[in-house]
Amino acid sequence: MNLSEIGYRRVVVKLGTSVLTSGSLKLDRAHMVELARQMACLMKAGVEVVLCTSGAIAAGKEHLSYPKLPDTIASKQLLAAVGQSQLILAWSQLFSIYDLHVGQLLLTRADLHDRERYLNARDSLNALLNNGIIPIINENDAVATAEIKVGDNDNLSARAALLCDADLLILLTDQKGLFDADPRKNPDAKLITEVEKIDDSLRMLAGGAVSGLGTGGMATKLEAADIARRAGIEVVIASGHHKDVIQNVVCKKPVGTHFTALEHPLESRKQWILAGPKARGQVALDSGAITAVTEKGRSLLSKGITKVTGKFLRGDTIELIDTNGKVYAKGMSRYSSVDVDKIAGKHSDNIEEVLGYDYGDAVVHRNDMVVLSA
Ligand SMILES: Nc1ncnc2c1ncn2[C@@H]1O[C@H](COP(=O)(O)OP(=O)(O)O)[C@@H](O)[C@H]1O
Ligand SMILES: N[C@@H](CCC(=O)OP(=O)(O)O)C(=O)O
Repeated sequence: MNLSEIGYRRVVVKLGTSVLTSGSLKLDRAHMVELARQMACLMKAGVEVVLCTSGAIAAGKEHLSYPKLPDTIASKQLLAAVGQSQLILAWSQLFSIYDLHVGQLLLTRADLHDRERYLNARDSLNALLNNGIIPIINENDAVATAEIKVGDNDNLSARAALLCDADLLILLTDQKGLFDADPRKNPDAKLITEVEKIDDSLRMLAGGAVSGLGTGGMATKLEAADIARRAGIEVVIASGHHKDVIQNVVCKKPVGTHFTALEHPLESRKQWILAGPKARGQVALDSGAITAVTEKGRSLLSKGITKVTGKFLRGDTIELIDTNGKVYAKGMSRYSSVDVDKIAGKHSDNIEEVLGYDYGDAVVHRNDMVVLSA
C-alpha cells in the first residue's frame, strides 16, 4: 500500500455477521485472518483503526454446538455472553500475529445517552488508539434489553465513528454495496457507486431483507451512513470478501458504494440529538408546520401540532411526523407530552393561560432539531 495514497487518519471498520461467517453457521477464521491482516496493514501505515464486530451470537451458537433454545431475549443474552468471549479471543489471537493488541468495549445505547458515560467511552477509545491498540466494539448484548439497545451494529458503528471523531466509516457486508434493488431477490439489480443524499426513494431500495444471521439489512446501513455523513464522516458500504477491500477503500479506489460527507456537518449537539437518545414519543404536524420546519428552518410551534403519542418529559427527544407516520425531524421537546397534549393546536400566546407557565413559544426549537429530509 502506498502511504501517499491514504486519505484518512482514523477509520471505523464494521464487519457484519455475514462477513464473519461467510454465510455459514460459524466464524470463518480463515477469512478473519485476512481481514486482520488488512487492518494491521493500515495501523502500520499510521491509520488508526477501530473495529466494530458483529458475530457474538453466531460464535455462541457455534461454541455450544447449536443448542436448541427458546426464542427469547434470555437465550440471545446467553449466546452473546458465551460468543462474545470466543469472538474477542479470536480477534486477539489474529491481531497478535501482527504484534497488535486489542481492547474490548461493549456498549449499549445507555452508554451513549448519558453524557458522562459517553465521555468515559470516548476517553477509553482515545486512550487505546493513542497507544496503538485496536479498540474492538460490539453491543453489550448479554445485558442489553430492547429499551437500552442500539439494536444493530450498523448504527452502533456510526455512533462509534462519531464518538472517536473518525473521518471514514467502512461497512463491510455480503454484497458489493448498495444496489438499486435487493440483489438476493433481483439478479438484475445494479450497484449504486455514489450517494450524495439519503432520501425516501433511496430508503425504499434498502428494503427490509437480511442475510441468514444478520440484523437490519441495508436499511440499518443507510441509517448509519446518514448519521455519519451528517457528522462530516465519509462512508463506504462494500463487500467484506472483495480482495484487499479495506486498503482499496482507504486509498479511495472505486469499490462499493461511497457516501459523500456533508460539507457543513451538524454541530456536535445536533449530532448527539440524531445519534444519541431514543425518541420517547412523537408529535404529528399539520402541513403548514411541516413546511415551516423542513423548508423554512423554523421552530415547531404548538399551533401546528395535531396529535401527541408516547410519554415524554421536557428535554426528551421526540420525532416530528405527519399524519401517516412519516418522520420529518428529530428534536428535543421543551414541553412534556402531558403539556403538549393540552397546548396542541393552540396559539403560542395562550400557553401560559392553558398551563399556568410557559417555557417559550417553541415546542421544539430549531436549535434543538435535526431535519431528516435535508
Ligand atoms: N438495495 C439493497 N442492496 C444491497 N443489499 C440489500 C438491499 N436491500 C436489501 N439487501 C440485503 O441486505 C443484506 C445485508 O444485510 P445484513 O444481512 O444485515 O448483513 P450484515 O450481517 O453484513 O450486517 C444483503 O444480503 C441483502 O440481501
Ligand atoms: N451484536 C450482535 C450483532 C448485531 C448486528 O447488527 O449484526 P449484523 O447485522 O450482522 O452486523 C452480535 O454480535 O451477534
